[in-house]
Amino acid sequence: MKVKVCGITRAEDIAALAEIGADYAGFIFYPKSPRFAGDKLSGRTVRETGNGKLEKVGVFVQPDLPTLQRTIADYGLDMVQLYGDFPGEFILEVKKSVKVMKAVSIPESATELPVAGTEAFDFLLFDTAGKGHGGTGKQFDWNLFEGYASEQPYFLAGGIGPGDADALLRWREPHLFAADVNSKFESAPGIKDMRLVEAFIKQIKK
Ligand SMILES: O=C(O)c1ccccc1NCC(=O)[C@H](O)[C@H](O)COP(=O)(O)O
Repeated sequence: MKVKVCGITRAEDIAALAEIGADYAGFIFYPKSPRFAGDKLSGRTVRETGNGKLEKVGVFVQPDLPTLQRTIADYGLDMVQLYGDFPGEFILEVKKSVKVMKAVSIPESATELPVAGTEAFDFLLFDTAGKGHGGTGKQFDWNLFEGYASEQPYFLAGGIGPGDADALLRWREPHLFAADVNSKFESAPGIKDMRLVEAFIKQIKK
């Protein structure tokens, strides 16, 4: 299983993630997030850090196409994670340069996973719904994956913590592609505790 560590705001954390075997580093380009990377990391720093060992994912909330394309080029992104609603032409245009992942926000009251109409995306990312879109630190009901009704691989996000590695290793649904971790591995928003991240990656990949 792959591991994505989201909400990176420091160059040293990008370098550390590459060394400890993370697969994806996530950078939040949503100015209202306490993990907003746009004013903390330059495009050049993100492009040139990580030894080519990491895929870099930009996280956006309802971006416009020119801003998205400019950020992809400036930061050398490999994939974008999109929150919001997007017409088919928008997705096709973005897919010309990077992989596109749709964030699907799951409210507490959900009785099923809303996967209809998401076929154009390369990946889905299931995350817990909340006021700030992501980084809630809360898990949604994982039982909703029983009878998963899509062929698309997915990232699982939302409140995954250091103690959840065993549950993920026991996960039986075959489309689970990656675990996405964030706030449960921080000492403060945007500041990752790399000892916790390293221990988690070792467990997941043992
Ligand atoms: O983390 C944020 O602040 C954030 C804000 C707006 C949109 C997305 C955001 N995070 C995206 C992620 O991929 C997180 O890893 C995911 O939401 C899980 O976070 P957590 O529940 O803290 O593990």
